[in-house]
Amino acid sequence: MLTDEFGREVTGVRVSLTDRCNFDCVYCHNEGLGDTRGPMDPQDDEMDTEDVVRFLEVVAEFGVDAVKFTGGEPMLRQDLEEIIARTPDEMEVSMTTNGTFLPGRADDLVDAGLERVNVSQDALDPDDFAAVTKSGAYDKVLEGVDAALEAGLEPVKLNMVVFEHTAGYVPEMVDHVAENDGLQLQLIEYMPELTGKPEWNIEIERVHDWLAERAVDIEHREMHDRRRYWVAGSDDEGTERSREDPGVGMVEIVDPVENPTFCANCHRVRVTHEGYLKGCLNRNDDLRTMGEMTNSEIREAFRETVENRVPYYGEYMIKNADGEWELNEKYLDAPA
Ligand SMILES: Nc1nc2c(ncn2[C@@H]2O[C@H](COP(=O)(O)OP(=O)(O)OP(=O)(O)O)[C@@H](O)[C@H]2O)c(=O)[nH]1
Ligand SMILES: C[S@@+](CC[C@H](N)C(=O)[O-])C[C@H]1O[C@@H](n2cnc3c(N)ncnc32)[C@H](O)[C@@H]1O
Ligand code: SF4
Ligand code: SF4
Repeated sequence: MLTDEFGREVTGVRVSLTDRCNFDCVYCHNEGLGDTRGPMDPQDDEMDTEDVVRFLEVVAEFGVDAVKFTGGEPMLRQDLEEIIARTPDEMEVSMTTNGTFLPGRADDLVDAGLERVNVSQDALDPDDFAAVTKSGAYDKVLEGVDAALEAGLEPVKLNMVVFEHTAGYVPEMVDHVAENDGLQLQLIEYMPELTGKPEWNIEIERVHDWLAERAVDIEHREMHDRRRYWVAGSDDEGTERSREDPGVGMVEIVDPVENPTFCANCHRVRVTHEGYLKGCLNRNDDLRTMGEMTNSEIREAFRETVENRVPYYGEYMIKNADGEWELNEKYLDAPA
């Protein structure tokens, strides 16, 4: 296992398979790469099947035991089933998707070895959904969630970005996962770093407080020190419940913004669709090429990426005397 200078072991990789997408979500950070708009056909700049598989085989040598496929929309890749089937057996395989292509493909993905799926769903009303995603595919997303459940991918995590447009929908989404077996909710704090629009931020602590008040159980996850709440639906509020009871749903909060604890517990290296390693989601100045992607080039680049990884909040960005975050000057001229 490789460990960075800050004692963070790298146990997982997040592989962006494409930056193409059939949605145009107003908040999209595209895993740190900017715009997803553009042609939907396969692009030459994407890592091919062999590159992705070779990369996974090499990092498995370093003890990496989990891969998350993401994008853009990873299901636009027609070789996704093959990539998953050829992923080293010792790796847990998960995917984050907008869900629209799961109907008709979920079974094949599971047969290939997919173990978990997160489906992005920001609202429970087609018009609200369309306003955020710029897509009318709401019904397809619901069908996608059902297809994933039927294919045995339970629990399916629904990803919801909490920001100005969606904050009001949180209570109904919490009820939705409490009332429907097999679903969990992941509330993701809106990250303004890569999208601009800081005015869309909401105070995520208020969501924590609201959930803590209603929760029948609370847990801290090792990964990123994330908090998980088990919450009863509003119809059952006030009745004695435990986390295993029907009518109780799990809600996890992902709150990376200005959160040094989150970064101190970050164990994942990212790979862009073009095959660049990336030590931190929030940075684009630390991209590292893997050259022609031979085994030795991948090995070397992966080692260097881990050696140079830096927690974003609390180290790369530090607070100045006025309490504002600013770039730590020791990284001003640092090599990537
Ligand atoms: N800044 C930052 N944001 C993250 C990180 N991990 C997840 N996020 C945010 O959470 C979003 C959803 O994460 P997912 O791709 O669904 O996966 P996950 O929740 O991290 O992982 P699992 O719980 O293993 O499914 C990401 O696209 C980011 O917006 C991280 O390491 N750093
Ligand atoms: C970039 S998308 C890629 C995978 C897939 N297209 C999807 O939407 O699930 C991965 C996740 O990032 C989340 N996300 C995108 N932009 C974000 C932002 N600015 N802040 C927080 N989360 C964001 C999305 O909601 C989604 O759950
Ligand atoms: S579906 Fe995912 S990749 Fe596509 S625009 Fe929305 S968040 Fe971005
Ligand atoms: S260092 Fe922090 S901001 Fe960067 S990827 Fe890890 S958790 Fe996210």
